[in-house]
Amino acid sequence: MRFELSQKFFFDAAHTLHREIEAEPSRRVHGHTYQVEVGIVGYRSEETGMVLDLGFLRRDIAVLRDELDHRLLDEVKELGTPTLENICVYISKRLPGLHGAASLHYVKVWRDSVGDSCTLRLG
Ligand SMILES: Nc1nc2c(c(=O)[nH]1)N=C([C@H](O)[C@H](O)COP(=O)(O)OP(=O)(O)OP(=O)(O)O)CN2
Ligand SMILES: [Zn+2]
Repeated sequence: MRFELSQKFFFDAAHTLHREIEAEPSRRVHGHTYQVEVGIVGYRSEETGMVLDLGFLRRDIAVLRDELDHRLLDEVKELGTPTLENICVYISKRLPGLHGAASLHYVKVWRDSVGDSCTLRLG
């Protein structure tokens, strides 16, 4: 049996974005609350009854969250242009070595205030 588990978190951050439309407000430094959900898949250990103790995932998330929360995303190394797409990629690269039989399945980033979202599916 293959299981899917998920964990949500959020971070608050500022950014600028150069766009062809709605250009002026996006170009100025402004902030968003970014909601994130990461999904993992894997097989349950008979010994523990778990695919992965979610405490390990939350520990890894806490490290990467600190790299994004209350930051100017334009300045975060290796993120690139601070779009939803690039934030998904960044988060996926920060959660590479999940423990045991689990692997990263998807990263979803969304902003309730704007009503948009982006999902990166892996594997
Ligand atoms: N493919 C993508 N398209 C767009 C992205 C993106 O990440 N990927 N991002 C944006 C804007 O950031 C988004 O629309 C929000 O617009 P913004 O000017 O940043 O803020 P708003 O004033 O619209 O939202 P508030 O949070 O209400 O201030 C566009 N396209
Ligand atoms: Zn924005």
